[in-house]
Amino acid sequence: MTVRVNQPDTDADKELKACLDEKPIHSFIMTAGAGSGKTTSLVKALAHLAATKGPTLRQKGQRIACITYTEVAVGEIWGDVGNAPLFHVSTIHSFLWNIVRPFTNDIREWVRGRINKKIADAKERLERPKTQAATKTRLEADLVRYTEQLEAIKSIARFTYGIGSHYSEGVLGHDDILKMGPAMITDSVLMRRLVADRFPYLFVDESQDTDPAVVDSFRLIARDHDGRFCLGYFGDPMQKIYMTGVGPIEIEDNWVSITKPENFRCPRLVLDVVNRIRAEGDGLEQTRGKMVEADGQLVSVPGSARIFVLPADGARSQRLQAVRQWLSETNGDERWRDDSLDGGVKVMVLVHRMAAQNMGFPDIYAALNDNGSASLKDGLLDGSAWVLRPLLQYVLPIVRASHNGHTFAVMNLLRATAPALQADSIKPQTARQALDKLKADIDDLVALFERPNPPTTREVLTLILERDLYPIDERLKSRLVGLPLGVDAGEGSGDDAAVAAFFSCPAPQMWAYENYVMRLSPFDTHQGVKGAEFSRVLVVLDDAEANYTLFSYGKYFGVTSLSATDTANIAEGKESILDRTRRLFYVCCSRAVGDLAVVLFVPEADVQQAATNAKEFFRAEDILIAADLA
Ligand SMILES: Nc1ncnc2c1ncn2[C@@H]1O[C@H](COP(=O)(O)OP(=O)(O)OP(=O)(O)O)[C@@H](O)[C@H]1O
Repeated sequence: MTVRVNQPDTDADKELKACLDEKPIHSFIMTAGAGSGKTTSLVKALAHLAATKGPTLRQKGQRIACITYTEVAVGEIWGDVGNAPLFHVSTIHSFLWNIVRPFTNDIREWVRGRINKKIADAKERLERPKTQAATKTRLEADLVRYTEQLEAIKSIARFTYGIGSHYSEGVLGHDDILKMGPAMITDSVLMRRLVADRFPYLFVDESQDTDPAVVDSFRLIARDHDGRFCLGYFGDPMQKIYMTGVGPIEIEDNWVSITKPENFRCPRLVLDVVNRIRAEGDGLEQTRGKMVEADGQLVSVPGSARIFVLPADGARSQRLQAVRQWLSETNGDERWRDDSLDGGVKVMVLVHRMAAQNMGFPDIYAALNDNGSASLKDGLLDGSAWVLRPLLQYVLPIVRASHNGHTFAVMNLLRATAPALQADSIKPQTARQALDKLKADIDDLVALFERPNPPTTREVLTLILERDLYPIDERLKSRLVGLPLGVDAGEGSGDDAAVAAFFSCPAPQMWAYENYVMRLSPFDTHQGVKGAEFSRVLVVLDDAEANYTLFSYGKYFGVTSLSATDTANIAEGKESILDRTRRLFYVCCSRAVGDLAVVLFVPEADVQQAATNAKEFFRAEDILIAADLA
């Protein structure tokens, strides 16, 4: 076990331990603000259970499950708990798949239901008078394929979980698992018993971003197995950053509610800002702040927290440089000037479009964000969207490896994915030919990327589909084969408009997009910084490139008028643009372990007003305008 577990126990940690020691056991929710040590409490709870219940659990073949949001977070928790086999640490997808995978017939039934639903939807769209002729042709082709799928799934001996859905071959995709897992748990008493038997303790970190269907299904397990199953959520509704997340979790009568009042991460001045941002939300105010030991005493660290209100003009980059220069001189800290990737400053852009613009994938961003469903939008932010996966997981790695002459890596990728090289299709007598063909195909793929006029993503995907280089997801296949370009988004066509726009994007923009999702840039966005902390944080707020319907800093800082919809949402107590903007702002500002600098770009005419309104969050002496930087 590493450092997290060695942090001193807080009152909340003691309360949680007491809750875990109780017999019969109870479920609980730990809700607390940023930097309060929720993940630390989770890791300590795991260690406590290992010490107190480990031998009994092992004897019964039971394990403690811990679900967290990303593979990176999974790795961190594994690091903390020392990879002990008593724990099952995973993302929600692998947890759900792990549970349902042995139930082939139930999976088959679920898949059958899905296909039937698609058939019903396609028929309904075919009957609409406004459906275009080209879309009808595709829908008819889809119906034929769905019928074939219904036939094919009858003989699948074992379903697998793959990159994208391929029902005919028994492959379920990422999104299927997230729908099927909760559905099977909800529909089956047996499945609920199985989870409670195998994992009497089930903890979920970052619970605010968990899918509501998952939360509901886990609640049923807790109800059925009260007293012998402990469900534990660790989260903060104010840090919900995915549109699809549940936010606050409703507590049941017999669950224990635990909170942590402290913030251990942010220095005093940063904590003041963080508390003021939150004051307008749920009003939670955190105490303590970061402390260090000096002469055997714990002393508070002041840190710094400033806002620079600057004109949103053509000189934004130079203005940002000037801010860094000023901070470097005023704080006596050279590293504020270092803008290299591993430099000391974390630059957070709250608006992804700005990152997309700066990093070189504006069309891909606009295509999927402006037209896509909530899940496509979320998938764009972390690379999990089904339209992106073949390019990210196959095309880019293989083109890169081939271009660099890494034959071994190319072969490995082909072996893992090329349908022609899978065990059930390869025959010794034709293996050589199959390999030669694949080699020629990959050369063509590389040549496509090197063409002077860049290929579109559609051209690239069509090549891999036609040459059968990779098992293209059904949804993508259907659109590649039949989607007319420039589909009418108003047709109620799901993600058709987003995919059509994506198909006309230049494929080389995917290189820039890959850098973005792999965080190979000093720029980062709120999703990327979830759960993390940095010494110097520079938060850039810029509405000029923002998606106005979701976030607006102009509105948040009181210089842009609210729309009629905004006012209506606020009046009805619905989630408003101000709530979403506040949460993003909160997540970003609360990452600072040392210095926080916020740069707010607004139209020149609004600078004074925005600077005045910033007093709501920052001390007057910490609010600066362009003249202060000269
Ligand atoms: N009891 C403690 N005493 C001192 N420092 C602590 C304690 N608990 C946590 N910390 C430190 O506080 C910081 C935040 O902890 P952690 O990441 O667990 O918080 P969190 O609540 O999960 O944060 P967030 O919600 O912002 O992602 C870390 O640097 C951690 O080492």
